[in-house]
Amino acid sequence: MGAPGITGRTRPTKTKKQASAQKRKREDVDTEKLEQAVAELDIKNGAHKDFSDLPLSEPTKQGLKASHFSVMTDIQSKAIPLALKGHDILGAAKTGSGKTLSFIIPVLENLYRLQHVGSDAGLGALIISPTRELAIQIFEVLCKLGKHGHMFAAGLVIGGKSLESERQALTRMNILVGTPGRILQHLSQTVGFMVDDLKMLVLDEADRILDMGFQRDVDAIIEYLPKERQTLLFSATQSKKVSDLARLSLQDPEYVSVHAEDKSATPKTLQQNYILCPLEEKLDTLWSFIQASKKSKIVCFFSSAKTVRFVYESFRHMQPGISLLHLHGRQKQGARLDVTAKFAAAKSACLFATDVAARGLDFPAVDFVIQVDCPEDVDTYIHRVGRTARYNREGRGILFLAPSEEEGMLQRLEAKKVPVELINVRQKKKQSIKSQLVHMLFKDPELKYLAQKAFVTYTKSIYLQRNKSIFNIKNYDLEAYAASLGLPGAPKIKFLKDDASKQKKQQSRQQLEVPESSDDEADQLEKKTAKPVRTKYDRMFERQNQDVLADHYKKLVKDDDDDKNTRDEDDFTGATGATKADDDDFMTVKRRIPADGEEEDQQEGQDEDSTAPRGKMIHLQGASQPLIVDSNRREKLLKSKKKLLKYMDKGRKLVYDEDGNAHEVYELENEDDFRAKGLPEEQRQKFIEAAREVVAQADVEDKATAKAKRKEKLRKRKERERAGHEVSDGEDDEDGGVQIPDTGEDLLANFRADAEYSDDESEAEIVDEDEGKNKKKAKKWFQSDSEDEERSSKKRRKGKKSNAPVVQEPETLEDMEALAAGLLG
Ligand SMILES: Nc1ncnc2c1ncn2[C@@H]1O[C@H](COP(=O)(O)OP(=O)(O)OP(=O)(O)O)[C@@H](O)[C@H]1O
Repeated sequence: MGAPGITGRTRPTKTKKQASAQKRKREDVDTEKLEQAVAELDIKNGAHKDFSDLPLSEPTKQGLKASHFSVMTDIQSKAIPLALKGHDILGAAKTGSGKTLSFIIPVLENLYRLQHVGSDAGLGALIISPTRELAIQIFEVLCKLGKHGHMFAAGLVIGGKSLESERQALTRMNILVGTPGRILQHLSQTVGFMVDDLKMLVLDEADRILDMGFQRDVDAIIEYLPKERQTLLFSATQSKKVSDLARLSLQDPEYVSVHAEDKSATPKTLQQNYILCPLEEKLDTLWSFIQASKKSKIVCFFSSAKTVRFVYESFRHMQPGISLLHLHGRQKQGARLDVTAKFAAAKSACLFATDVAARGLDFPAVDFVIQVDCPEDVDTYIHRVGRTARYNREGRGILFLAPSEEEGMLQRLEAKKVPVELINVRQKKKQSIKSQLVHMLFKDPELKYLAQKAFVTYTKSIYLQRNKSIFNIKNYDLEAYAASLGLPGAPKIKFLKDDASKQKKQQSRQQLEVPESSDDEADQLEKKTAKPVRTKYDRMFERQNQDVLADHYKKLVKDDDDDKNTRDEDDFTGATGATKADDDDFMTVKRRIPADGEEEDQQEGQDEDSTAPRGKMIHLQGASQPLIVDSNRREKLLKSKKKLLKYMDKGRKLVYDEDGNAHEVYELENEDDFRAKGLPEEQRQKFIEAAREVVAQADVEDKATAKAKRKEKLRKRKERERAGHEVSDGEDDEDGGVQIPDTGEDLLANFRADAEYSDDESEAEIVDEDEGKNKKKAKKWFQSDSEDEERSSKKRRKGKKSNAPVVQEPETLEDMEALAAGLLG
């Protein structure tokens, strides 16, 4: 099979039919025999168990042998014979059951028998996948199977690469794998990319590709394709919507649903559990789980890229002892590929991902799939959990459910035949990482910003969920959730209620429904809706609602306002244009009330209509002027003691003379008296002289005191020496603390011994940095009580050991005896 990248040529002079007739002639015997065998293939009895039972070409047989595929899976044994005979197929089978080969083998075989090969033949098969990663994976399987003698030119178009280089190769492709957006881009823009003779269209993860997020692109692609073609649709959660099938113009499709009669919609080898976990305990629970499973390969799913980034960055800082990776649609293509390859190769690792990794990805030997954020529907659950227990291997799925999500989600899972069982987290083995997060966020504003973003995005996604019986924003304790992320308070989110915003809500919901797939196609969409160029600094200042950078931003805006002497909303938001974007959002982050000490006037520009003074006037006790306040909260704030002090008269300092009369600290002398004393310059000189004498006198006294102190110290030292204490020859210890003897030894040796010793224990201890004390770390999740006891007795032994004298490594028998005696003593 040829690789993409061959430079393009003009369209062939001879017709495609002539070309294929020529090829057919060349391999006459082979293809005719195959055609006959396929025509005779019995599709009803389902007796084909091995690939060798099928009439396949020699190159395909070689490819299967090289990959050690011999026995077919259920979906393969049912779908491949039908597809070889040219039927349209709607294939549904559980995750990890081998659907990829079910369409790759027919693609290779059907094109082979037609001898649809060579640059003159044009595109023969188009395989569409919802994500780039899955497209790459399919392409790899295709190359692996096809490289043993097939002559097709195959290509991969997924975006993120130069359009031009793809263009040149495209015109010569026979098989193409890609994502909808990029395929459409080429169909509409690449001259010479011919699909008139397309024989096969394959949609992997068909339900996803056919749903709303890709609807427009897929419909447009279909417009370009010939109606006479074979269409294969595969997914683990197949939709049979008539409207979809009509869109794809399927002809008498065969429904191949191999696991429809099964009790469960998920693999038998998959153990599925859920835990009840309030929102605010998610991170503690996840951290504790990871700590207890450091040798495992884990995929953790979250609902947004922001949450993935925050959890990844914060957990990384805390050094969990297992390699962490993260994957989401906002990463650059190179990084995404890198992460996928690393995780595939890793024996143990923890991958934090959005649903971009939920479908089709075939990571080997994943032990756990943790759904930290509840999936929006059961199909998403099935695809996520399907990253483990693939092809008869074992695996475990754990779903985190907030108490309010439990009933609704369980009902839906049951209705779709997904058996999940409740398990409990052993509370005493759960660690709290809240104080560590607080500390990290305090030190690192970027991390704090990420936490805020994660909070806002999560809240937003819950609010926009369609299924209110599972996701109801009122049921979550958002303050506690913010605190669990290490935030000092929940960023305020304002839910707009007017009609206009409801429409926007509809739009943003649609975008949210395809959060990651749209990332895949985002490049295309972004290009379609040309936006003004925004710099890094524009983006930084857009963070105005997030505390971080907000002050600087507000100062800029305030200056602006001062200049114009106006403080209405338009001016405020218009300053960067960024807040306009916020307004366009369905939900906006409410600006926060300033903390004590912040400028009051910053608030003014933030009110919805502050062109006219609003609110009531209050007279604060001791304040020189009345103040205008527009909210009860601010009034309360102003009346607080601290504020009162700010507005109250500061008072005057007075001194009293011997007769008890009060005077100002600095009083001007009577002018006549002053003149009577002589000329001002003379008086000044006299004053300087007098001051100089006072200073000289004080100097003599200071020196005498210092000398006495030195003598006293010397005396004390000699006394100590006499008493037999070791005294250093060096400088005196000013604090009178313990002196370090200059013995020429490594002074840190003892401390090191301790440190090395405690290193053994380091896994069992975390440092509570706020309190500066070592606290015991919670035990592992699955640790039994006997293990606990063993551990504590070990500690006791070690505790005793630490009192033992530090002895140098024994070299002789005498040394050893001395050491033993010391230890016994
Ligand atoms: N006949 C076979 N013999 C041995 N291994 C197979 C066979 N068919 C597929 N596999 C292996 O099973 C694993 C899962 O296959 P595949 O990725 O095609 O599953 P899938 O059904 O497409 O899963 P998903 O629904 O998650 O996309 C792969 O590692 C693949 O190599």
